[in-house]
Amino acid sequence: MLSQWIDLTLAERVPEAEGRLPFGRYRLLGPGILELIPSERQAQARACVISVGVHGNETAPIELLGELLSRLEAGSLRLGAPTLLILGNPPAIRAGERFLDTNLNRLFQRGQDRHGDEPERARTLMAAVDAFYARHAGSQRLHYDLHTAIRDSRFPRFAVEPHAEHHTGAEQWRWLAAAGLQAVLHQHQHSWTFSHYSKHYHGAQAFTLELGKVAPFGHNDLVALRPMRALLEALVEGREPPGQDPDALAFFRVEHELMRHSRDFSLHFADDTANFTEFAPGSLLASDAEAGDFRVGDTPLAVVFPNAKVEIGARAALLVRPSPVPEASIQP
Ligand SMILES: O=C(O)CCC(=O)N[C@@H](CCC(=O)O)C(=O)O
Ligand SMILES: [Zn+2]
Repeated sequence: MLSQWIDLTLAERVPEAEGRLPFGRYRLLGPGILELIPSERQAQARACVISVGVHGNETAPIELLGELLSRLEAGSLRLGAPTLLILGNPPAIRAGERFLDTNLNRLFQRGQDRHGDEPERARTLMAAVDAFYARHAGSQRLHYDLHTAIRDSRFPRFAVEPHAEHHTGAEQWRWLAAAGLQAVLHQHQHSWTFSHYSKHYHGAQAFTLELGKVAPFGHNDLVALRPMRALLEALVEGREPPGQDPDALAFFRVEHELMRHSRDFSLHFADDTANFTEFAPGSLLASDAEAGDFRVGDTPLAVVFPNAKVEIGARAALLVRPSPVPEASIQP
């Protein structure tokens, strides 16, 4: 059943609640929430959360997870780490939409009491993550939330490092470089995304990973994601993933979050502007009936995730600057 879990969930059919695997077993914890339990846990194993489909139109990570599940079921992968697998927003995936009512990836905050399907789903997923990490107290925690971006990008595969009090382990940069990521974007403030939730509340090594551009099922380049698959495979097997010099990564830091404050909001550059496109000092980037104009200051800024059509009160773009390789990842 494991390899059919995604299809059955999306078809709104209830998969078997429990079953055996060649090297362990699985347990269904709710719609789109599955735990893998190894029969023999490896010494290096982390408690891993892998989530996909938090945005319903971002299909490459769902297909990537499907490949991983088939290999686990066939026994070509030896399950060695406790792993929680999450299909974030099944109704949105069925509809092929980013979200149905509101952006699920802004709702992962304890005490969030909004009404509606997506706020309810966020509460369910937060509770599932809390319970999983509690069951594996004492283990190192990890959460990779896999996405794809709406636009082209100067760096097609990049990590967003949520802001939190906890430091990112130097090994993460080496693993992400070997997994084919090209850039890392450090968040300067709390953002209430799913990866931020695991880092902020649980001290997990957690990232949002952007793995190319949004495309419908069947139109993704999974070959470009083979190195990423190798990283996920090492994690679920509980072995040390391959590493590479973090110099291969370009590091950026968010300088400013451009918010949409009013109905009358516009961005002054083309809709298809690629992520990490740089704008010179003085460039007019946005106009908002409430907040006024936003211009680049004395130093150039690059734009990431621009979207003038977000809900009022939501983030319309991140404005970023190159930053040095983090100290902790420099090898003596
Ligand atoms: O391409 C876009 O505009 C959005 C892609 C996407 O869904 N990105 C995530 C990033 C989450 C983070 O900031 O960690 C999102 O917007 O939720
Ligand atoms: Zn996304």
